[in-house]
Amino acid sequence: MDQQYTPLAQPILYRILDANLDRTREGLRIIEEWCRFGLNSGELAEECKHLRQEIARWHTMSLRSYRNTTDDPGTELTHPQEEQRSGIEQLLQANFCRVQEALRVLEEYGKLYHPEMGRTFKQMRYQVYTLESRLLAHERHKVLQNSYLYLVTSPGEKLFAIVEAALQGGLTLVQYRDKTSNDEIRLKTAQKLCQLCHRYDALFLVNDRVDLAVAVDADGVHLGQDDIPIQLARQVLGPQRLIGRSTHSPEDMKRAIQEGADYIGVGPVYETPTKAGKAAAGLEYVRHAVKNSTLPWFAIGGIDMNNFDDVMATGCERVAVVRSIMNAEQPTLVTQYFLSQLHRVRNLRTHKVLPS
Ligand SMILES: Cc1ncc(COP(=O)(O)OP(=O)(O)O)c(N)n1
Ligand SMILES: Cc1ncsc1CCOP(=O)(O)O
Ligand SMILES: [Mg+2]
Repeated sequence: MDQQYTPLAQPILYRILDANLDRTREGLRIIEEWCRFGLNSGELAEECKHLRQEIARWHTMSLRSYRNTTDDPGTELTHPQEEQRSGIEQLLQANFCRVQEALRVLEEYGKLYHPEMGRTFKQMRYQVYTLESRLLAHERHKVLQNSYLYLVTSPGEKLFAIVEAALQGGLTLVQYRDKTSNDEIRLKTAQKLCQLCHRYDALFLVNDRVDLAVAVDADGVHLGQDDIPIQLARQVLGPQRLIGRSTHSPEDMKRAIQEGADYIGVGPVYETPTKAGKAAAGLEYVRHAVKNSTLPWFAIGGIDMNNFDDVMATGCERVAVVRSIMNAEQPTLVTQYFLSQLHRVRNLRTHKVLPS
């Protein structure tokens, strides 16, 4: 590729290009490692590798020869945020940001170097945006797949403390449900809960409200049978966010699957004061879900430690609760108890000690 370039003696330009070619490759490598080892996604890892190889083609010896690390004041500059990351999400976000910025630099300065360079890096920047979306979606689905306990919150003074205690117990899926507060409070609460959940690498979804979910950059929304159609929510939320749908009957389930829900709620299993006046769908419907749901699903409604075994005896493997955790004196312990029981039953089924 070297011989096609105008041999401009422009050390400054060359150093800018060299530094940003390095930056993009390093950032992509960090993302690639997560795709490969964290997500087990050969496809996404391959895409990162392909991008790195394309960048390497431009990173010629003549550009590298202009590197002057000892005189580069930039090597000393580190933002405090770079020294501390709160979780994998933040680490990936920071590196995507770094890659996208560096690609933009390569696009603009590249135009002064070779006409093809500007075009190539512009295209690559869009490819990286798409990669980021796909990776985020993949990540969310993976956490969802591995979540067996779902906490649906209820308002209260101790809301944040309880949610944090449950997260400390290993909870990975939280839904903000608040039927009474005004929107100002809902927005502030959702923002705070979202940050809290993400600090623990847990998913955060909003009940009913697609607008709030977008406003706080939540991982998704939970919609009831009377809420907006999934297709419409999908248009607003995009393909990378999760959409859950409540179902109360085999027909609801069939429709939710056809409409593209990512998971479903199955219930109410028992009548519950949390949803007073709503008739129970019962264990029969849970058994139907065991046999027929092609999506991850959560039994919900009146589930507590006393009836947990009856629910699990149907073959169910995921549950969602409100009061069992929100009203618990020790939410961490209750969360750990549910999670360990859910894990134990899955293990027994895998080893055929219990029927699956
Ligand atoms: C996981 C889960 N399943 C079901 C519901 C109930 O949703 P919906 O029927 O819309 O009722 P409200 O929660 O809005 O009162 C849920 N929230 N989560
Ligand atoms: C939101 C919802 N949807 C069906 S039942 C239910 C409430 C479950 O609450 P609890 O776990 O306290 O019975
Ligand atoms: Mg609802």
